[in-house]
Amino acid sequence: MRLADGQFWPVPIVLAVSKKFAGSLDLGETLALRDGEGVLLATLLVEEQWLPDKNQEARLVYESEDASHPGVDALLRSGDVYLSGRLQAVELPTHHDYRHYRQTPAQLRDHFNANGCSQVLALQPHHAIHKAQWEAACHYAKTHKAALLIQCHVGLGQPEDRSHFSRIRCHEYTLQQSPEQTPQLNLLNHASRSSETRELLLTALILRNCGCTHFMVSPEQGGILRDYEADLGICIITTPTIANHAPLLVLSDAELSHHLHAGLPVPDGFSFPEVLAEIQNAYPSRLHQGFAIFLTGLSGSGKSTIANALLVKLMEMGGRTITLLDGDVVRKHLSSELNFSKEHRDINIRRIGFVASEIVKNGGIAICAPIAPYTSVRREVRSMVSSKGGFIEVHVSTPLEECEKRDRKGLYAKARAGILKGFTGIDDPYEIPENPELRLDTSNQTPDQCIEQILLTLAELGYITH
Ligand SMILES: Nc1ncnc2c1ncn2[C@@H]1O[C@H](COP(=O)(O)OS(=O)(=O)O)[C@@H](OP(=O)(O)O)[C@H]1O
Ligand SMILES: Nc1ncnc2c1ncn2[C@@H]1O[C@H](COP(=O)(O)OP(=O)(O)O)[C@@H](O)[C@H]1O
Repeated sequence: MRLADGQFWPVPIVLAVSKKFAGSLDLGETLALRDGEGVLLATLLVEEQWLPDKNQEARLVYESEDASHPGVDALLRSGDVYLSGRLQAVELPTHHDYRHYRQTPAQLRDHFNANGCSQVLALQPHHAIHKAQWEAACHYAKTHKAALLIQCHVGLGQPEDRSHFSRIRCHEYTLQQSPEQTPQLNLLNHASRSSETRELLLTALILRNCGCTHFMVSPEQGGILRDYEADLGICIITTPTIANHAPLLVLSDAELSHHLHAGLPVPDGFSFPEVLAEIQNAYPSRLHQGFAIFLTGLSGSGKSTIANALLVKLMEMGGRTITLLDGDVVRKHLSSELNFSKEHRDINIRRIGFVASEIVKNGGIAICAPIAPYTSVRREVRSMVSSKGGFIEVHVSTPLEECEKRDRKGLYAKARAGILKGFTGIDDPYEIPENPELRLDTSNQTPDQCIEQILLTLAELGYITH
């Protein structure tokens, strides 16, 4: 792609909005772009509306004079609409972390100019930098009298997207290995918008804008970038592949950590010890990760009994903090305004999922024991928690007849008598979990036997030793 003036430009920078919002907007209107706290960062004069097509290309649908295009309505119904136009910056986003590493491109250019650096070699690592790559960069910088810049892409600064902290610490350790080079470390907030190739091309342009003259990439990336070297205006250098390091060089930090936790050998001299320790710390083995036990089943199936007995057992084992999110207790303290409609049950389960994911994120154990009758919201909770640690779904599959026979709270009798409406299993659905980690029918086993099976499952998955 090229801009109207012929300049090479690989990725359209657009603002995605809902079709409803786009429909309420006239071209020529100005939008305020604010951060999460409402601070005005920039304004956007909306000059065009775009719809992305399946090939991730943006397709111009209409401009002001062509707003009555016959296909527009149908296309607008198909999903997000992209807006583009003149952007007026008001102020830079506020960051509380690593402020000294957050230089703008102009500040970096000034820095390199002031220090008489006519050549600047950039690295833009997705993961920690290990010895081979670092030595290659330092060697190049030394022989060509070039300055070094490590540009670190970080996410959009959402609370849950803070994975960069450990990466930055790794880079800091790496930098300490070559004090004579005084390399520059810089953070760039950047949201991936497009395919890897286009992102790589955009990265090269950003680096050029930061004053870099050379960009060191892997041989595969070099293959892509070389075709565009003239357009990019930056020289592409590839990291030499060192034979005995090659298989490990392609491991992500998380993969490398699993490799180390599994006791697999890392070749001597592959990395710096502090970097390896940091990676292991950032990606703990399952034995040190948090997890949630999510018990789901009919009223009276045995969820609370199992949850309470499991809580005590895990307390005896020690090691992690444990929180019990029992259905009844959550309803009392967290969801007291909710009823038992599908909508409210889903809200209730989402709240439990959110609290559980926070506990798991911080390395704790959350034991959840709601009925959770609907598959889709259980799936949501699974994905919410799994991104932070373990999620073990236990279907307490005690048959309805048994639960009804127990009827500890007299609710089944009330439901059968029509006094209590919308009771799960009687006149409200329970969707049976399709792939739980464990199913427990409590009609013919004791709570202790159930706990034993849960502990065995946890041990098999690697979350505890049992
Ligand atoms: N209509 C209806 N349906 C099901 N259950 C009902 C209903 N009304 C009240 N109760 C009591 O509420 C407890 C279930 O609450 P949950 O928060 O676990 O339900 S849900 O997951 O939001 O569906 C459930 O507790 P448990 O018996 O411990 O499961 C019941 O005691
Ligand atoms: N193996 C078992 N696990 C759990 N509860 C059992 C088991 N066997 C019998 N029960 C009895 O079943 C009832 C389950 O009630 P409860 O734990 O409150 O269920 P829920 O929380 O699913 O409504 C209790 O009276 C409990 O003593």
